[in-house]
Amino acid sequence: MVKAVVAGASGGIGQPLSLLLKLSPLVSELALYDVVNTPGVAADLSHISSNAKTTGYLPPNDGAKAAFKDADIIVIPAGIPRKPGMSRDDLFNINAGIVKGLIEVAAEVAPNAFILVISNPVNSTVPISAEVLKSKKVFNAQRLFGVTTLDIVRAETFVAELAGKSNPQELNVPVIGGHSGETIVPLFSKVTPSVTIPDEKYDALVNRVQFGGDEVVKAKDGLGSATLSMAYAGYRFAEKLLKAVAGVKGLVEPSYVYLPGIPGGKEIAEKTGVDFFSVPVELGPNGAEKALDILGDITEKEQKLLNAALEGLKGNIKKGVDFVHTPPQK
Ligand SMILES: NC(=O)C1=CN([C@@H]2O[C@H](COP(=O)(O)OP(=O)(O)OC[C@H]3O[C@@H](n4cnc5c(N)ncnc54)[C@H](O)[C@@H]3O)[C@@H](O)[C@H]2O)C=CC1
Ligand SMILES: O=C([O-])CC(=O)C(=O)O
Repeated sequence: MVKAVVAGASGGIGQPLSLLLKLSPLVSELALYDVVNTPGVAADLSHISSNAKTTGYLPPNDGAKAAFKDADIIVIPAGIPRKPGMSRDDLFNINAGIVKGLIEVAAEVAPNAFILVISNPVNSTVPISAEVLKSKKVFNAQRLFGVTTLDIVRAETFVAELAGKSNPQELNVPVIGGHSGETIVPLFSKVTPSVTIPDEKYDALVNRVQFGGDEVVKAKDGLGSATLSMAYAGYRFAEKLLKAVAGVKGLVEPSYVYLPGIPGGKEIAEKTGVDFFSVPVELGPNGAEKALDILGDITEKEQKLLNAALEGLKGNIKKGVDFVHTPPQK
């Protein structure tokens, strides 16, 4: 019996993500929370003849608490998306407060839930989430995930295109670091089965993975950012986690996590100098069972990308942590 919650369920990501979760045999109860439209989205999905009992909640009458109560997994795509010309960090002023509020509710009524944060800027919203959970004394790093799966999905797609592979999903393309521009670090030297990226195509491929989000923002021309590919990516991560929790072994996916709280993570935090970082994570009944160090033997070019990523990440992390500890302006 798994209760899943989507917070931001009426949005561009929220609706298709809720559809995928409604179809999952792993989910028995699906609670949809948003500030608008959830009764309609829930009524619509509830007519699908799959297992999950689907309900919608709005803010009145403590709707968030009712939606989140005793959840096993809470997926958060709530908040505003980018328009052309904006960076993910430009979303901070609005989305930081939204995520903080939702995590406060989760801490109170579902302190053991796995929490998957999609809302941008992920580099900062995950530190915000950790700090809120710490302040409520219910933080378990093994249960908090920043969803960076879309970077992996894009990398698989673009590498397969370049290498002439017909099925991108047969490729494993590790992408580490954070989730914005230069903080995204694809490790093409570690692709399995291995591929050869011609030297003259390397920079453009890295750039496409790092700025794939901008490609979609530009194409949508003011109407938002990636939603359908993100719903797929969010579902892919959630499904892997739920399978691992149910006992399936050997499931690994990169995620942006609090390294010092995860077995194997402390060493990576010491090496990189950052506490929040995306690395391949072995999933299991407790969530993130192990952070895998794949930083050894990376190429010189990858080391340069990593150095640039770490610079950017430090500021993003500090901004998130400070946000939780700075008293609101009067
Ligand atoms: N992690 C990743 O790889 C990706 C993250 N994103 C991020 O996901 C977020 C959502 O994107 P979209 O779905 O396209 O935006 P959207 O605007 O279509 O949907 C967001 C939803 O959040 C709801 N919302 C706002 N405040 C809320 C609150 N306090 N509680 C509950 N719901 C609330 C809105 O009513 C809306 O339905 C954005 O911040 C975007 O940047 C988008 C793509 C990829
Ligand atoms: O680009 C954006 O703002 C949305 C996002 O995170 C992505 O598509 O990777």
